[in-house]
Amino acid sequence: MSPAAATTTAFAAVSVAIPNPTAPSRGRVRLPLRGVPAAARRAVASMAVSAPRSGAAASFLERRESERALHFVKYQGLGNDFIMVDNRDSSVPKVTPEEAAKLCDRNFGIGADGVIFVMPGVNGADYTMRIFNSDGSEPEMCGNGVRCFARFIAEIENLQGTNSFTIHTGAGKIIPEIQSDGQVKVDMGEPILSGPDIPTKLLPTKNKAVVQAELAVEGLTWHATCVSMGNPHCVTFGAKELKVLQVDDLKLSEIGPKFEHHEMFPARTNTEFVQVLSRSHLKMRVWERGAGATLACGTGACAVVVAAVLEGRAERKCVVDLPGGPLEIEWREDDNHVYMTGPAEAVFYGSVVP
Ligand SMILES: N[C@@H](CCC[C@H](N)C(=O)O)C(=O)O
Repeated sequence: MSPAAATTTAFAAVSVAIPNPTAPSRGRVRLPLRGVPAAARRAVASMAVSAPRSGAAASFLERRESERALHFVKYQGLGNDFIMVDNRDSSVPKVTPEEAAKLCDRNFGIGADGVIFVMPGVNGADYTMRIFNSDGSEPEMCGNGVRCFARFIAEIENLQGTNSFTIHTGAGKIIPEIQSDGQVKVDMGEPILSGPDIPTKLLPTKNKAVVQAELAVEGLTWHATCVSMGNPHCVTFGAKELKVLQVDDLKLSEIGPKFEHHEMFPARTNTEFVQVLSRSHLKMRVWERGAGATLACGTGACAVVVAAVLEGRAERKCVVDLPGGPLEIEWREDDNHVYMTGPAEAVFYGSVVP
C-alpha cells in the first residue's frame, strides 16, 4: 500500500512478515519487533511490505508508530480468526466495540471474526478473556478464541512445552491446556440446558431442557435443541418438512439471520445446522451471532455434541467436521464438563491505528 493510499483509509494497518529474521533487509521495511512473539515471527511466510526507503515513507511509518499504534497478532483456529491484543496492563480494552467492528472488516480493516483481549485475571484466575464479535457486540465466550488465547499467552509469556492456565470469561472459569503436539485441549465447563438461562423463550420439552422443540423459520418447522456454553446456541438436525438435512445445500446467509434474530431468542443466538455421519462423527455449518457464517465455532461444536446426545443421535465423544476442519469434542459423564481439542495458529502480526 502506498502512503498516499493508506492515508485515504479510515485507519492504516502495517503488517510485516519476516520469513527469515536473519536475512538481509535491503529494500524491505523493518519495523520494531517489540511485543511480537517469536513463533509469530517464524510462522509468517507472506505479506512482507516492500517499499522504497524514501524520507516520506520513513516519516509516515514513524508517525504511525508514534501515534496510538495498536500492536496485534492475528490468530486462527480452524479458520475462525481473531485479532489478539495484549491487554495485560489494563482491565479496559484497548479498542472500543466500534473500532473492533472496523478492524474486523475484511475489506476496510485487518479482517477477522472478532477481537480478543488478554487481560489481568480476576476471581483467582490467571487471565481474563474478553472478546468483541465482528459486529462489535460482546459475547460471553469463544471456543476457538480460547485456544488462540492459550497459544498467544504461551508466546508472550515465553512458556515452553505443555502448559495450562485458568481464564476468567463471561462463561465462568475456562481451562485450556497446550499439549505436546501444539493442539489445545480446553475444559469448557458444564453446558446450560434450562431455557431461561440460555436464554430462549421456547418451552422445555425434556425435564427443564429444550430438546427438539418446534421452531418456525422460513416456512419450515425446524427441530431446535437449545444449549448454552456460556453463549447461546440453537442446534438443529433438520425440519419436519425435510427428509434429510444436507448442510452443504443450505443458503446460510439467508436462513442464518432468521434464526439469529428470532423472537424466541431474546439475546439473539448462534445456530448450528448438523448432519449425522455416524454416532461418533458429525458435520456442521454455523451461523454465528454477531459474526455471520464462520469457518468454525468451538462453543458451537460443543453444543452440537450435547444436543446430539440429548436427542439420542450420537455418543458422548465425537469428531465434529466444520468447514475449517475437525474438532474433537467429549461431553464427559463423570464431571458433566465438555472438552474440546483442536488447533490454533499465529498467522501474522502488525500494528494498526484504530
Ligand atoms: N466463534 C466462537 C464463538 C464467538 C461468539 C459468538 N459469535 C457469540 O456471539 O456467542 C467460538 O469458537 O466459540
